[in-house]
Parts: sequence; C-alpha cells; structure tokens
Amino acid sequence: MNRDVMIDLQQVSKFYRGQKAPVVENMSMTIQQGEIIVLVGPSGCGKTTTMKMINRLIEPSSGRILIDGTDVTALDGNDLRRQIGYVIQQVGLFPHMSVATNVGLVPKMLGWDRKRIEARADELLHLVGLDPAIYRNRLPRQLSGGQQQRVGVARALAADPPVMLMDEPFGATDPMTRDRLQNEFLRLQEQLRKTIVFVTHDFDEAIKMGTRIAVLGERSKIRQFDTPENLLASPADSTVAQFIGRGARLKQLDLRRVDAIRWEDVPLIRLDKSNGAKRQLDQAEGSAALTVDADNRPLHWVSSHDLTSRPGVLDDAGQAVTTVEPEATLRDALDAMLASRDGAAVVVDEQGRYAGTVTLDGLMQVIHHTPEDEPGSGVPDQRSGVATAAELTPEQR
Ligand SMILES: Nc1ncnc2c1ncn2[C@@H]1O[C@H](COP(=O)(O)OP(=O)(O)OP(=O)(O)O)[C@@H](O)[C@H]1O
Repeated sequence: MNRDVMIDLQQVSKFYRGQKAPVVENMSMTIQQGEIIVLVGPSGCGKTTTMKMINRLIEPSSGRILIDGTDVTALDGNDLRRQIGYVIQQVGLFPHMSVATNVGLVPKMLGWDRKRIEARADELLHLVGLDPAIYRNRLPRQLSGGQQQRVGVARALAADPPVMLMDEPFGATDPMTRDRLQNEFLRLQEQLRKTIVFVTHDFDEAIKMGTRIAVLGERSKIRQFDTPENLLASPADSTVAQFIGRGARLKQLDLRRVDAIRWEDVPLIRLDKSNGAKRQLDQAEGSAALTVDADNRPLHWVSSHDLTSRPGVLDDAGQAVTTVEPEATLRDALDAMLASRDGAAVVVDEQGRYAGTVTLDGLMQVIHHTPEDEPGSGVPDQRSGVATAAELTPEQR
C-alpha cells in the first residue's frame, strides 16, 4: 500500500437492521495523510454513517476499513476510538466536569499520570486559544458556544491522534464565530497535519476546509471526489452542479490568489519625470497610465485627457488607485476593481511598490479557465500592446 495512505475504505456497506436497502453501498475512498476530506451530500445520504464506521461507532456490514494499513475490525473498538479524535456539533462535553477534566478524558483512559494530563490539558487549551488560567476550572455551561467548540477540538486532540473525525463541528455557531473557528482550525492544521474526515451541510465550509471534497449521492455513492478548485470549475454532472449551488464562479475567486494569475502592465509616469507620457499614452490608444512616486508607489490613474487638460500638473490628476498584494484572493482583487473606475486592481509588493495590474479581462480568463491558459505566476503580460514600465526610457518615465 502507498505509504502516504492513512484511511482506506474498501467496498464498505452498511445495512441497518430490518432494512432491505443499504444506507451506504460499496463505498471506496482513499485518503492521504494530512488531507482534510469533506463529505457533503443531501440529508440522509449516509455521511454520518460513513464517518462513524471509520471509528466503529457503527459497525460496517461488509467491506474493509484500513487506518494506516491496519484493518480497524482487527482492533478493539474502544482502543480504536482513543486513537481517533472525534468532534461533533453537540460538542458532547460532560456538564459536571471542568474543562480540563473534559480535555483530559482520553489521556486518563490511557493511564497517563495526573501531572502529565494536567500539562497536556493546559497545552491544548492554549493551542485552541483559551487561556488555561481562566478556563481550565470552568464548567462547560460557563463557556460560550464557540468556546465549547474549542474545548471539543482540544479534547479530540488530547492523545495526539493521527486521524480526526469531525461531524459538523462548527455547525451550531453563528456565522462570525464559525468563520473564526474555521480559520483557527486551519491554522492549527498547518502545524498538526492530521488526517481529517469532515462532514458538513455547508458547501462554502466544504470549499474552505477541504483538501478534497466528496459529493455523495444516495447510499453514499460518490458522485465526484476532487479538489475544491476542480469541483467548482468542472462539476461532474448536473446534480453536483446543483449541489454546489449558485455563485460557483465567485467561489472560485476565493480559492485563487493574485500571484497565481497573469498580471498586465500599464505605462507608469513618474511624477517628477512626466515628459513624454502623453505620447506613450496616445500610442496605447487611450489606455490609462499610472502615476507613481519616486519609489514607484502607485498614486493615480491618469488618462490622455488628464494629460492634455492639465499638462504638467499631474500631482492630483486622475482617479485614486486601489491596490492589492500578491497574496490577496481574486475576490479581493475583484472588490478592488469594482472600487476603481478603471476596472483594474494594482498589485503592489510589500513596500507598496508597483508590481503589475489585474484586470477584469484577466479575471474572466480565470473564470473560463482552460488548462492551456494556465498562466506563469505573476509574469507581466505584454499582449495589451501598451508600453510596459520597463520599455519606457528614463526620460519618458
Ligand atoms: N441507527 C439507525 N437505524 C436505522 N436507520 C438509520 C440509523 N441511523 C441512520 N439511519 C438511516 O440511515 C440513513 C443515513 O443516515 P446518516 O445519518 O448517515 O445520513 P447523513 O447523510 O449524515 O444525514 P444528515 O445530513 O441528515 O445528517 C438515513 O436514512 C437514516 O434514517
């Protein structure tokens, strides 16, 4: 078996007693170490059943489930569950136990000594953003919903399990808290690199959290299993497309960054050396230019008209520039473009110096992306026919 495979579902089915049809039928799925796999699909399609078969809270009727190469049916169910973190929407904290005791439950079952359990609970509370000095002795009801969820995550991580199962872990929280918990968890995951199976009803959550997303149909039949990017760009069929819902194109923009698409170049006019700028702009057939300061920081968009009507007085001519950094998402870039009359967002480096522009045309190409369009990262495009900053002689800049 591939060494990086952490969870391997092989032809797994589940029949509940007394039911003729399986709720999960011949499900096969290979999950690599460190992936977050999100299961989405209509209510009742078997997401939770699939997930609970991995830690054998539900016994599979047939098929095999391997975790790190070991068939889970060969293990004692309780031992297995201690090796798999489990986070659920209802959190499931014991109400009469302190936060620290809740977090330390699995280590206690594993026979750790008291000092080690306490140290681990403090470490984990800290990790999930709760100050142990404040929270360790509180009861769950003395916490907000979001804080309870954090304790749930801390508890699931207590014995440092390689695999985590998360069933709508942030489902019960309000949108802002949910967003924060998602971001915190993604940051945590960058350090921890757990292998995670994650169930959600929220497709936006799926594309945000998932390394890959499995869109399931009836009986957990996999309709499509792919990265968020590919799923949004090319849904396998109309059911998947329907599931993705409206706004797939916009959602794609959340997944890509400014530095992953082609930038275009525009003429730059250094305010202290603006002679010759008009001729450059005329050659560019009415395109706009950017005024920049002596350090190449963008100031304003100027048009031929600005240059003609106020020659030599460019300091405050033209329209304000909206800038984005290369790490911004394309949705941020779109936002910046919409705020700019020229329909372009200016890309600046860390020091705020001009690096290129992203235009609506460029975004449209991403949205209607085909593989051969795959751009070179951040390479200015010369196709516009507009002289680039590099082409302007020092006098012209
Ligand atoms: N213990 C059980 N006994 C009999 N049927 C069950 C049992 N648990 C679940 N089911 C049925 O199995 C099917 C799959 O349920 P499951 O909870 O796995 O779906 P789900 O996709 O997670 O649903 P939801 O999105 O609504 O949470 C449903 O039709 C459900 O009614």
